[in-house]
Order: sequence, then C-alpha cells, then structure tokens
Amino acid sequence: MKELSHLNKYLLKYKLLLVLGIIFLIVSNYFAIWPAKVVRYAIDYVTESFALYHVFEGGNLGGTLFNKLEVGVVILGILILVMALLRGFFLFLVRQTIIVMSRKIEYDLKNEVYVQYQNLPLSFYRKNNTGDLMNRISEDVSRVRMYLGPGIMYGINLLVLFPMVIYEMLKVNAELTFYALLPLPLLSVSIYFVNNVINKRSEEIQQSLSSMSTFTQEAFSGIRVIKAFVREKDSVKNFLKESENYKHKSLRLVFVNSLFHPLIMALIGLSVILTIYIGGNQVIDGKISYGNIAEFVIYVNMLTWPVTALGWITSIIQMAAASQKRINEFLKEKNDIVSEKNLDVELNGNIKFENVSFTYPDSGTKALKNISFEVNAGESIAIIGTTGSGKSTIANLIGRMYDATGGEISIDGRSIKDYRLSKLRSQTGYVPQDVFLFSDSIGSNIAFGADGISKEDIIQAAKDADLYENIMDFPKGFETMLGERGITLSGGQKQRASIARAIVRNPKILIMDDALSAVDTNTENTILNSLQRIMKGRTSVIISHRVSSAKLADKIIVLDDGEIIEQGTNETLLAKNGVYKELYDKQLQQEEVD
Ligand SMILES: Nc1ncnc2c1ncn2[C@@H]1O[C@H](COP(=O)(O)OP(=O)(O)OP(=O)(O)O)[C@@H](O)[C@H]1O
Repeated sequence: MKELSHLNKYLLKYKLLLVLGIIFLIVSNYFAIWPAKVVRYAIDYVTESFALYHVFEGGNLGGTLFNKLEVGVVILGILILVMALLRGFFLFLVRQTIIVMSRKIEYDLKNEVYVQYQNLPLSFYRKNNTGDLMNRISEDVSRVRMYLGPGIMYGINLLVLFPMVIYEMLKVNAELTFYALLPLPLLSVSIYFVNNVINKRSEEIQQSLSSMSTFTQEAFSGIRVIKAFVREKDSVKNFLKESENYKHKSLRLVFVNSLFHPLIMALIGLSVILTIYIGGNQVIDGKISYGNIAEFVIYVNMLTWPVTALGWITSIIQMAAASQKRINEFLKEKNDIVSEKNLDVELNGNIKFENVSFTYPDSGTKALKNISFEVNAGESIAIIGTTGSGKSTIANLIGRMYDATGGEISIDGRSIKDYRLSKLRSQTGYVPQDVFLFSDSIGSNIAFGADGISKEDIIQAAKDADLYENIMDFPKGFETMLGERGITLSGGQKQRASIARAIVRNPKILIMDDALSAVDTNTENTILNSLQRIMKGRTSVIISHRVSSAKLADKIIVLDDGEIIEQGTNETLLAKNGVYKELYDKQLQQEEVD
C-alpha cells in the first residue's frame, strides 16, 4: 500500500477540494438520515390519529381530525421531498469536489509520467515495449484515479455515514440494531471475494483485448504483405481465434456478474426480513412503534450501499496499489545520460574519438572497438562499411543517445559529457536511417526540429534537399498532410524531407545516417552539392554504403566489424588498392550496368 503514498503530494495540492468534499459528504448524509425520522414520525402520527379518528368517527370532531391528518401528511411529505432535494444538491457538490479532484490528479499524473518518458534515454525504450509504455499512462493511471475518486469518496462516505446511522439506530433499540446489522459483514466479505474474481476476469479480458488490438494493428500495417502473399484467409482465421478467446473470457465475466447482483439482493433482503420480524415482535411487546420499523428498514437500506462499497473499495485500492507500483517503477528510472557540467556554449564542430569502444547494454553486442578519428570543425567525414559494422552506432554516440563504454569522445576539445544535452542536440542535425515523419503537414514536418522557423527557411531547406519541386507538385504544397490520412511519400521523398528537417535548423554538426540510400545517383549528387554549400564552416558526418556519397568528404573511414580498417581521402584510399578501392570499382561497375 505504501506505493500509493506517491499520490499524497497531489492530495496535498488539492486539499481544499478534498476538505470541501468531506464537509459536503457529512451534510448530505445528514439530509439522508432525517427523512427516516420523518417517516417514523409520519407513520406514528397517522396510526395514532386514526385511532383517535375511529373514536370520534361520524361526528363533527371526526371530520376536523381527518382534515388535520391530511394537512399533516402533506406537510411531512413536502418535508421529505425538500430534504431529498437538499441531499441531492450536496451529493452534486461532493462529486464536483472529490471526483473533480481525482480527474485533476489523473491529469497531473499522466503529465508526470509523460514528462518522465520524454526524459528517459533511448536504452529505456529498447528495454520496454510500446504496449507497456502506453498501458502505464492510460490503464494504470485510470485505475489509480478510481482510488482517488470513487475510492476515496465512498470510503469517506462509509466512515461518515456508519457512525451517524448506527447512533440513530441505537437510540431506538439496541437489540433490533444488532439483528438488522447481522447480515451486513457477510455482505461485505462476500462482495470482496466476488469482486476479486471479477477483477481477475476483467484483467484477463483486458489482456485478451490488447492482444487482439496488437494483432489487428499489425494486420492493418502489414496489409500490403498480407495481400501480396494471399494470406487474407489465414489472417481472418487468426483473428477468429483471438476473437473467440475474447468472447470466452467475456462470458466468464458475465457469469460472475450474474451471480453478484442476486447475492447482494438476497443479503439485503435478509436484513430487511430480520428487521421486520424482530421489530414486529418488539411492537407487539410495546417496546417500539410501527414507525420505528419503517425507520429501521430505511436505515438498513441506507447502510447496504456503503457496506457493499467496502468490498468494492478494498479491491479498488488493491488494484490502484498494483498500478501505482508499476507507474513508480518507471518514475524511479534514472536517466544515465546526463550532463556533467551543463556547458551552454555554441559549438565549432571539432569531433574527436579516442579509443572509443561501445557495447550495447541490452544485447551485449560489441559494436565499436577502439575507434579513433578526428574531424576538424567545418570539415566532412564519411563513414563507409558493411552492414552491422557499427556506422549508426557512431552516429548514436555523437548525438549522445548512448555513452561510450570505453575511450573518450570530445567536441571542441572538451568531453562530450560536459555539454548541456539539449544544447548539444539542438546544434546537431540528425538524419536517421529509418525516416520518421509525423501525421502533420509536410511544412510542419520540416520545421519540426526548431522553434520560430520562417516560411522562407522551410522553402530554402526543401530546395537544398531537392524536395521543393515535388512539394510544389502536391495540390496543397507545404500544407499537404502526411501520414495515415494524408499522402504517402516515396522512400526517396521521405529521406529528402528528413534531410530538410535536419538542415533547416542550421546545425553546427550534421549527421546523415545512410540518408541518401533511397535516392538515385543524380539526386544524390544534387543534394551533396547543396550540402557542400550549406555546410561550409560546419561539420558533416556522412554515413553510407555507397562510395558515391563518400568521395566528396574531406576524410573517409572504412569500418568493418566495429573496427577502422582504412582511413584517408578518396584519392589516398583509391591509391591504396584496399577495401575502399574494391568497393569503389564494384559500385562503379554496378552504376554502369544500371
Ligand atoms: N539498439 C541496439 N541494441 C543492441 N544491439 C544493437 C543495437 N543497434 C545495433 N546493434 C548491433 O550493433 C552492431 C552495429 O550496428 P549498427 O547499427 O551500428 O551497424 P551499421 O553499420 O549502421 O549497419 P547498417 O549499415 O546495416 O545500418 C550490429 O551487430 C547490431 O546488431
């Protein structure tokens, strides 16, 4: 339960709402108890008046008595109505305070989790799957809200109402109180157990639902592959299996739910029967009045919901504690990529790797081994190598997505760890290998990486990335929507949009990770030529499989299995007749064939 103490800071923040809510609860319960007393008074008044009426029946006095009785009953009826309205009004205020408080905390908690998500490093996202991340911010936060809202509201209601009602009952008769309350603990305990079964089965349904959503989402994303391989029937068969599983679990829940309500009704009925039977005997003995029985039946009915709620609240709290535990696990995660000196300076762009090694923490893959190279500010370096040789890992280390596990990376002569992370990244333009564009307009996608970008800058970036003509061919130009409901760009167009996004912010360091793989050699040359112009005085790191992307660079390194096997300029490497030359000849031949 200590997990829930994380929420105390929020309860403290909204204490005014909570305190007001408790006050409104007390007042509403006061107006709930009073009608029971009025009913007792009304019944006793009617029975006594009738007894008197029978004595004077037929005479003038009889008529007067009857009229007075009628007026009395109407006044008492109006009184009950007014109190019910007042109770309703205060219940409205209770919900407006406590439930509103829970919604506000839900909002704050969701934001807290999301801010934490944004702060956590890339390695965190490799460790946890997307479904899990989504569930904690939606499902788990909702369960915690159930504790903060209905849980606290009904819990406090129980604590307030119980003493008030029992006090009133004891005032009338202790023995009758005892018998009337006898079945209630049984009610509470059985509800607790049934509720646990319900929760377990609901959880199973939830899991089955999320597996069904994952299945359908994958089927929709991969619809091209499904159709191309004529696997539609197979896909339907698999969906039916998931759907069958979901139906089976839902029916199991319906079964328990069907038992639940009759059980409550039976136990409440038992209480009422006991009250009427014992109460009836006491009326015969002259210990209590008829009105007291009616009053008691109302009290018993008033107590049944809070008692039912007790079992319910207990399981809500248990579920909320389990959810909060999961949330706390993420909130406690520390970002190990932090700046040591928070240096807030403009970069020149000199990059130096000294004996840098890197092993991926989750898989243990040794991706880089003793890598050393230097790029002067304003120069360009090309990294060439086979797949899996560690090229993207170098890009990840320059952007500090990970920290090197050995050796030292410095920028402008200072350790990369000294710079404020946001400052370092905001001066680095990164074109990732797998392009990601948001469901937004193409203009907004290009402007994504920086604030206050002008329309002219966006147009210039699109021109430099050789994308401008394509954009102008779209009916809405820069306002053309991309993504699920928008148009789909070709692979090469996507890459060029991604390049435009990186260069629009005028970065001091530009990293292009295989960013020209999907464009033809002519477009590649156009983009490289524009880059030479715009990257003047800035540093570029060009990662590629293709020699054609590398040949213009001031320096080229050739990687193989995490190690540098050759380095130099295009000319020196060609003269060397090594791996680079071999690659060059092979790709030249390929181009000629094309
Ligand atoms: N996030 C990761 N977790 C674990 N291992 C990884 C991760 N990313 C890459 N690796 C591994 O590290 C090695 C180097 O990968 P890297 O992506 O740097 O290669 P690359 O040269 O960029 O390859 P490609 O040209 O195919 O993109 C590979 O063996 C790869 O399997």
